[in-house]
Amino acid sequence: MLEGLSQGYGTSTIIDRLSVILRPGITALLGPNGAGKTTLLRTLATVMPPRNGVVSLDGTAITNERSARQVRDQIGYLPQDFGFEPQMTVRDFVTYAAWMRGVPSAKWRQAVGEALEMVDLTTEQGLRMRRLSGGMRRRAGIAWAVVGRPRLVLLDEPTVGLDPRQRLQFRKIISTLEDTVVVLSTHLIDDVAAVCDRVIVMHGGAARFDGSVAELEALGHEGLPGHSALERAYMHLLPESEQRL
Ligand SMILES: Nc1ncnc2c1ncn2[C@@H]1O[C@H](COP(=O)(O)OP(=O)(O)OP(=O)(O)O)[C@@H](O)[C@H]1O
Repeated sequence: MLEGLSQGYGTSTIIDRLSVILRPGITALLGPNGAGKTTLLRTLATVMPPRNGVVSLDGTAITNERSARQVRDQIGYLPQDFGFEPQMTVRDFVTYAAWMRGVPSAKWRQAVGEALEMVDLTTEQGLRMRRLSGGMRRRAGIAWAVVGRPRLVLLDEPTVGLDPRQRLQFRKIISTLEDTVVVLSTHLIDDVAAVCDRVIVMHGGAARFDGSVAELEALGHEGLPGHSALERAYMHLLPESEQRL
């Protein structure tokens, strides 16, 4: 839950008093480059302490490093450019995440096996990370984020660089997480339409829209640029000066 969250860098304010209650299901963050999607995900992931306002998870307000440490086990965060040790095998990479998330060692085997199966990398688990294609690497990243079944899964542009089949695979994986609070940022409106229960459109530090895909779609009207109702609705939410191509 976010209550009056403000966030920024130096003297610039990127998020201005944002309040959102996140629920189980898949929420997409949409918005132009620089809207603050990554900044919001990093704040939710407890990588950046809020400048103002409250971030809480299951009733625990994250006010300092101590409370952040208490909730981190329940958060799976996949940054857009996630790092890994190239020599690590896929299995070791995901096991490392299980260890970091506080999964007891006796449960690693099962938790890692489940995560690898979910992303269809069971056969490739012995391969070194450096040998994976971009799509396989991203699936390994998703396994990293979901291993141990954290309550909150945060994915920053998880479908960037995936080919159409891999994007369909991603949608299949993500739709199995309906009991988890999943927040993902994306520029791909097709992905939003296919898998997201809720959309938050960010612009100018605020949520310009927060609702279902159908509600967003209803905002699109003829006369705006776009090849689908969702694209037109997205354009409708931008300031007038940005609505023309
Ligand atoms: N470490 C940083 N220091 C200073 N400014 C930053 C930093 N990281 C991001 N910013 C600025 O904050 C603003 C929001 O960036 P952010 O990456 O959160 O946007 P975004 O919505 O994720 O963009 P994109 O769609 O391009 O990924 C941008 O103006 C960016 O230049």
